[in-house]
Amino acid sequence: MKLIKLSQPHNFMKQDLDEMVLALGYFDGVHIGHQKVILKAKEIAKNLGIKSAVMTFNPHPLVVLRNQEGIDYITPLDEKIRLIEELNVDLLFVVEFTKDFAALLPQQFVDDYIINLNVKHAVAGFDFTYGHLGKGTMETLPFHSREQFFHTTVEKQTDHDRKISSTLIREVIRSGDVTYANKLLGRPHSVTGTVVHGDKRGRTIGFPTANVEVSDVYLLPPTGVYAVSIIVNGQEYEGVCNIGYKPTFNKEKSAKPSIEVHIFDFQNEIYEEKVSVSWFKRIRSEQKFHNVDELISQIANDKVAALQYFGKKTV
Ligand SMILES: Cc1cc2nc3c(=O)[nH]c(=O)nc-3n(C[C@H](O)[C@H](O)[C@H](O)COP(=O)(O)O)c2cc1C
Ligand SMILES: Nc1ncnc2c1ncn2[C@@H]1O[C@H](COP(=O)(O)OP(=O)(O)O)[C@@H](O)[C@H]1O
Repeated sequence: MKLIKLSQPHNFMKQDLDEMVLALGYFDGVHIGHQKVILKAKEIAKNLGIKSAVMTFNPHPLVVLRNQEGIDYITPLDEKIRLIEELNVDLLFVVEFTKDFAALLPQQFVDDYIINLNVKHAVAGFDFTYGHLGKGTMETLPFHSREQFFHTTVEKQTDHDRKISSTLIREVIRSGDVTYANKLLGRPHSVTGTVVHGDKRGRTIGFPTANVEVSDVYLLPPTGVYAVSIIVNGQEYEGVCNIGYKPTFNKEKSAKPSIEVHIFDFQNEIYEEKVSVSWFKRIRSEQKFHNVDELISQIANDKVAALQYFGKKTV
């Protein structure tokens, strides 16, 4: 996949690029609704015998237009790029979302970011908007197209009558129902980070834990214990994870929760390794225990619960 970063103004002209079918969207989460849009573009491209492309925007419009700092991404940009690449599209445009870009009139957006990129067919979801104040919609697209390209609108995808959207999935992850979030994403929700040193207490209580430090932009499930998998050095292991503040030991809440994974059937030293943690099922809330022995026996129960979730015999 070829990656092209665009910022306003860009100077691509039609003749600089091959003809293509373009899927447009913000695509945070690359969920099953997004996948449908991207796969539709691929299908049309295949039928026409031309390139398939995706256009996405970064950062989130709210960061730029409402100066929101704390926007949490289901998939930060590098993760989004990786997932789109896995869908085997030929080309990905990442458009820098700036105030200048947001100020483009709908016709200017269509001229510069669709027609001038040699797009022959545009695909987007039913509620895609473009141009200043999102005034351009899938209804106005034929008028702005100057008959230079066709378009396909992907209808609303729902689950239990609710629109499958990044907003819904954020809500579901925040509620802790990672199992349902995974269904809507079409894959497990994951975070990628680095194994850092902790208090070295884990090994003394019989449950060493890899402390995974992730970038602040990730949307994390709420504090608590989860059945997880973790990819270390390209290999996937199952485990049980606590996200939280370890109130049994810590009087003060740290600035951000720690993510600690006890990996099953694993003994290696993995400090500084890059790992990805996937959330499968919430087991319980984090608790403050009266003593370490109570914590240890609860962690043993958590381990059984996670093993049972993964379908392993526990006796
Ligand atoms: C499955 C699991 C569940 C945990 N649950 C709690 C909990 O409810 N309350 C708590 O204070 N700490 C909990 N912990 C965190 C432990 O206190 C922590 O792993 C231990 O202190 C080791 O920390 P260290 O890796 O920094 O050495 C849990 C850890 C694991 C692996
Ligand atoms: N089964 C395991 N699960 C997680 N980490 C393990 C495991 N076995 C060994 N380790 C290693 O031990 C470290 C965790 O030990 P721990 O005493 O909890 O130390 P720390 O407080 O630094 O996390 C991990 O970062 C990893 O390098």
